[in-house]
Parts: sequence; C-alpha cells; structure tokens
Amino acid sequence: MEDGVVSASLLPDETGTGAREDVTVTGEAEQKKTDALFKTSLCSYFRKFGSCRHDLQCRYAHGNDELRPRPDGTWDPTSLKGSPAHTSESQLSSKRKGQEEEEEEHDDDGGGAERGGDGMPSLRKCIQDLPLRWSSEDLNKLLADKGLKFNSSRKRKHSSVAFVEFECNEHAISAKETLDGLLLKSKVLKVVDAAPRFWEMQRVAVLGDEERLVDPADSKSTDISDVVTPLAKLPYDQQLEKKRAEICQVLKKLVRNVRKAMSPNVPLPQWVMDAKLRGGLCCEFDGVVASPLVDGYRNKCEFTIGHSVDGKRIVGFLLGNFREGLSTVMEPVECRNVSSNAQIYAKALQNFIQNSELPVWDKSTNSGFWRLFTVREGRATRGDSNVAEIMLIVQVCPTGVEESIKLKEYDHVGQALASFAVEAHLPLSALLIQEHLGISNAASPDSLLLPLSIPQSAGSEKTGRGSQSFIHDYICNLRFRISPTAFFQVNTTAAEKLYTLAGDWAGLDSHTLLFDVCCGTGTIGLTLAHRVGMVIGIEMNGAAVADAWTNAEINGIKNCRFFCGKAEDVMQSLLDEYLMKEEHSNGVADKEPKGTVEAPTKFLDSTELSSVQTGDDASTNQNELGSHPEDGEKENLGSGKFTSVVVLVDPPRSGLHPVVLKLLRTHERIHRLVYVSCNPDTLLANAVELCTPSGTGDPGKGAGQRGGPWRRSAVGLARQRVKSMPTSSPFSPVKAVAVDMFPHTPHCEMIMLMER
Ligand SMILES: C[S@@+](CC[C@H](N)C(=O)[O-])C[C@H]1O[C@@H](n2cnc3c(N)ncnc32)[C@H](O)[C@@H]1O
Repeated sequence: MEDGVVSASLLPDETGTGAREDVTVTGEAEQKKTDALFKTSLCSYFRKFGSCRHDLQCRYAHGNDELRPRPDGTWDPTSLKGSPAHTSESQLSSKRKGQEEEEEEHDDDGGGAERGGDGMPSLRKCIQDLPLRWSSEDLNKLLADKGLKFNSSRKRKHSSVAFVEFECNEHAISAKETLDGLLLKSKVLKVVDAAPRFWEMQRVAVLGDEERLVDPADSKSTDISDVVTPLAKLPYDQQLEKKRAEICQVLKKLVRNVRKAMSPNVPLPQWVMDAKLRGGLCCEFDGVVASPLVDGYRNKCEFTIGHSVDGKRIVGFLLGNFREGLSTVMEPVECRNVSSNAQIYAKALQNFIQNSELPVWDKSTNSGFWRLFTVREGRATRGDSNVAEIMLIVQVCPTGVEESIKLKEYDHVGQALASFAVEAHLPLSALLIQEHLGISNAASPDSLLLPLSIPQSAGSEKTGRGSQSFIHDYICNLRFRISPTAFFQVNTTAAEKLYTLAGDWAGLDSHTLLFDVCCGTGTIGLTLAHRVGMVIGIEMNGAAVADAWTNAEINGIKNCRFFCGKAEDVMQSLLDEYLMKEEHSNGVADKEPKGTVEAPTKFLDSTELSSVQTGDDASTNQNELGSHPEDGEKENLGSGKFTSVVVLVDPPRSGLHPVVLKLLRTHERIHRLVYVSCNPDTLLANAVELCTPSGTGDPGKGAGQRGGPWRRSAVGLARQRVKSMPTSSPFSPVKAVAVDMFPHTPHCEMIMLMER
C-alpha cells in the first residue's frame, strides 16, 4: 500500500509479496559473484554499523576497498570513488591515494555531521535559494567551478534547497565562505547547517519517487502527518487539481515517448498526430474523480512497532526509510487517511507493548520480537459506512524466544486486544499472529499465520471461542471475503467508482470473454460477471485466489474461473485453452494450462487457509478439499460463443511483466485492453510498449546509450525494449480517467482504455 519512502505500509500497491531484495542469502553467494553488479554498491548496513551479518557473502561492498566499478566504468555515486570531488581528482597522484584511504576510513565509520558536532561546524550544509530548475548536476558544476571539495550533494528539481556533505571542517568552512551571500540568478544564496533530522528527511525525499521535499525552515515539517499525508494541508479541490495536472503530464509524455521510440521512416499513428488538437494529450482525459470519503478512508493500515526519538515504544509510522538512516517511529495522530478504529487499536497495542517484557524490533540489529501491526476493516452492507468486521494481525519475530514464553505472550496480547475491543465497543472478528523472520517487515504471503481465539463477548460477527481468518466487505452490491494477505483496495467507496468506470469502458456483452489479470480476490471480474460470457481471473497470491472462488460462491456467480500463478507464466496457456475451447465445437480442453492450478472453491477454515498460505501445492489442496464443482458446466461455457476478448489488467506498482506485454501485443484476438494502474509512471512505460508502432529499428541500437539499464528510467527502458517487440499491431490510447483513491497523498489510481 503506500509509499516505499514513508512507510512500506502506506503504498498503494499491497501485493504483500516479496521480501527486500537486498537481503543476501548465503546459498546464492556464488551466483551473485558472477553478477555484473556484485559489490558495485556500498552496503548501507556496513556503512552505518561497521559490520554486516552477511560478511564476505554480502552482494554489496563493505567499504570503498571492496567496491568495484559498475559495468559502464562509473562508481556508486554515494561512495567516495563516485563523488564528483573524487572523480575530478581520481587521475591524481599516489599522494592523493593516501588521503583517499583516510577518507574510506571515515566513510566506513559512519562519518558525517556527527564528527562535526561538539561545537565544531557541521559537515552537512543546506544551501538555500538555488534556482528551482537546477538538478544535482547543476549544483555539482557550481561547486566544481568554485573549486569546492565535497563528498556528496543532493538537489531536487523544483526545490530551492540543496544539501551538501563535506569531508572535513576545512572544506565545509570554505564552502560557506564562498557560497553564502553569492548572487545567483538574482537570488542571494544562503548556507546554513543542516539539522540532522532535516538532513535525513531530505535524503528520503530525494531518493523517493514522491514530491515530498521538506523545507528546513518549516519547523512543522517534523509532523508525521506531513510525511504520511503530505497534501493534507491543501484544500481537497486543489489536491485534485494537482493530480489532474500530473496525470496530464503523463498523457503528454506518452506521445513524446512513442515519437521518440519510433524510427523516422514509420508513419506516425493517428492518435499521435491528433495529440496537438488535445493540447498534447495522447487521448481524451476525463479528469480526476473525487473520493467519496476524504478522511479516514483507509480500510487497512500497517503500523510499524519501534521507538520514538526519546526511546518510547510506539505503534505508528516510520518517519522515513531505514536504509536512509531513519528508524524513528511516530504515533499516527492527525494522519487524515487513517481511520479512527485503526488509531484506537494502534494505541491499545502500544499500551500493551509498553508493558511487555519482550523487545520491539530493532532494525539496526535485526533483532526483537514485536514488529508490525495491521488493522483491516470491513463494512456491514453496501453503502454503509459502519464498520462491522475488523481483523488485527500482529507481526512478530519469534527467533530466540522460548516456545512457552512466546505462546504465553500470544495469549496475553490476544486477551488484551479482545478485552479492549469489548471495553471500547469495537468490532473484532479476526485476530492473528504472523510469524516473520526476515529483515524487512514485508512478510511474504506464505509466512506463518496463527489465528488466536476471540472470547465470546468480543467481536460483532463471530462468537464463541475460536477465530475466523478473514473479514468481509462490500463492493458494487457484492460481498467479498478477504484473507489476511490478500489485496483489497484500501478505499472501498472510491474502488466502486473505479470498477464501475473500468466496466463501462470495457465494452462488454454476453459474448465477451473477460480476462481479469492480477485479480486479487476477484473484485473486478465478479462485479462485471453479469455483463460478460465468462471471466478468467489470474492471480499469484493463493489465499486471494481461494477468496475469489469463495466470493463467486457467496454471490451465486457461476461464470468465473480463477487461476493461481504469475500472469507471465500462465496467461498464454489460459488464452490458448479458453479460446481453443471456443474453436472446438465440443468446447473441452484436454489439459489444464501448464503451471496453473485452479484454487479450491470450498470455504476454508483457518487450518486450511494456512495450508494455502504456507505455500503447499494448491493441487494438493484441491484434492484434499474435493473436486472442482461445475466441471461439466465449465466445459459448456467456452463453446464458440465469445465474439470478443477483453483484457483488464490491474498490476502492482511495478507494472506488467514484459512477457505479459508481449502477449498482449501479439495475441491477435485481443483488441481491447483496460489498464487500471496505481502507478502512472509504470502505466506510461507499459503503454509505450503497447502503443509504439512496429518497425522501430534495430533492437541493438541504443543499447549502450546513457549507461547501463540501472541508470535508465522505466520509460527509457520501455523505449529500448519496444525495439525487440515482434511485429504486431499497436494499441491506441482511447481515453483515460483518474480516480482519487488516496486523498491527502500524492498517489492516484488511473484507467486507460486502449484499442486496436
Ligand atoms: C493492485 S492489486 C489488484 C487486485 C484486484 N484487481 C483488486 O482491485 O482488488 C494487484 C494484484 O496483483 C497480484 N500480482 C502481483 N504480481 C502478479 C503477477 N506477476 N501475476 C499475477 N498476479 C500478480 C497481487 O498479488 C495483487 O493481488
């Protein structure tokens, strides 16, 4: 869900999949060594703490000695070797080398402003009133022109401030003397010490993909609400206007990037030629649909358990990204997107944990017990804003805790939360412990989930001792079961608007075969099932697939099939199977699509659920839970009645896999595509691959341009990849709309209809 930078818990995309990539696994060490990027970046843990548990097997360099150049000959820009100062002097004599070794030592012990403390001038300076258009490169040029030496600099476009770190007082003082008061483009520069907190926040803002710069002059910006909901201070209509302008830019960029990707001898598609008539946009844009609920709209919040600045145990949000040096957690007060129920439960758990003997997770040592707290809410009926069901998930790391102590603590926390629910008259339907041993709090969907019993008096729906492992919500008049790790849109009422629009644009009828790619619990496909011949849902999370089958059953929907697997692995065979069925008059396919498994349709109790979640072979589940119902019916559904195939994709923030893009491009039966996206940047990149006409030139050409792939933007990579796309008819963007699913944050969901 939302923002890697602020807190993993609040990113729009809640795939719940994948632990951090930078976690080194011993067994992979050899393979990593052959990786061209092995040891080409500095290890952040080693840099900060002087050691790293992966030791020699770490894929990242422990200090500048170990650092290797990148395949294009450049150095990690955060390293001394990659700093502009070093680069400009790297050809220097061996005398300089001795100095460099000294620098490395400083770098490895965490150096920086701390050494400038104790009354000494800070080594981290904030330069104010710089030109807004300047990037770091412009700033570096100024520093180099003035002969100033520095370790690193950060300047974002559209910000008037920059941060520069110096190696020693002498360099810092010299920079202040040279730059403070300097007249630059009719502004007088000001150089001040960067306060550690702002330094950290700036690092986070600069490295994140959000426009979330913090003005050091604004003391209020230490407020966690500024980090979690940075737009909250703007009136809502201005937030919508800001998002509208940003989406317009994306729509313009599609035109520019497709033009750029095309070779000059290929005629421009009509939609590109018509863009001028639309003010540069690639297609009609229907603006941004407002969220029906603007405050407290989130039905899911993930709270980090950690320490406040003064060492108090807190259940709240991280001030920034730990890798960027931030591990402070602040209470979620005044975060306008968080519901009151979530705030209340967070406080309740915080009270419990403050008295617990077990430690909270410490990111610097990767040890501790209490880690993350998730609150998920479901409404009683459609349109009803009353929350009827709440699921609480407490994530812990039980490593090193005696079994009996651990179980006692589970019991205690369960009792405490259940009693609190009764006292506070709050619903409590599901209460689970998630055991997770990884370094990052992002547990994989197959981590162990233990349902705790909820006493009779707690909870509004489930009574008696025992616990269910799911909650329910309503979208477009349908009831949905939601498992702990399954994705469900966090703003339910806005999701209804999104799904309705997507369905209206898809041009559906009873002869349509609808593919719902990345279907989660089946929400989109099931809400549109009555308008099509058949829905095929594809989803990689097994628990979500089980939910989707159950949701079809709860709502009496019979024309939907859901498959568990990665779209890139299973979509081709599903298209083959279901379209082949249509071609064969008996409509029966002999084989299941390769690598796919239809999930069980039966309701799962918590034991069965955890067998799905612990990654047991889903076919075993199918066998254990009985044969697939409606087998006979399934054979009839495809028999020659589909006159159109529509694909609706709703991928995670990273967008669609190249295999899926190629399949969409090359499958001759797919003429209409509805792309639902929570990340306009990846939609843009994917649309470049889908919409650029074939014949764009030599695939090898340009491969070496602008450094290696790690230096290119997603859209730059897409322009490159489109050159190897097999000759095929391109899609044209037809119309786009955005739906504001995330008021007060910079995020926005959008839909683009593409046809050919
Ligand atoms: C943005 S959510 C959309 C879910 C659903 N359409 C909804 O609105 O509730 C993306 C979903 O894609 C799934 N997913 C991520 N990568 C996938 C892949 N490669 N193949 C299939 N599903 C994937 C995630 O598990 C998640 O459920």
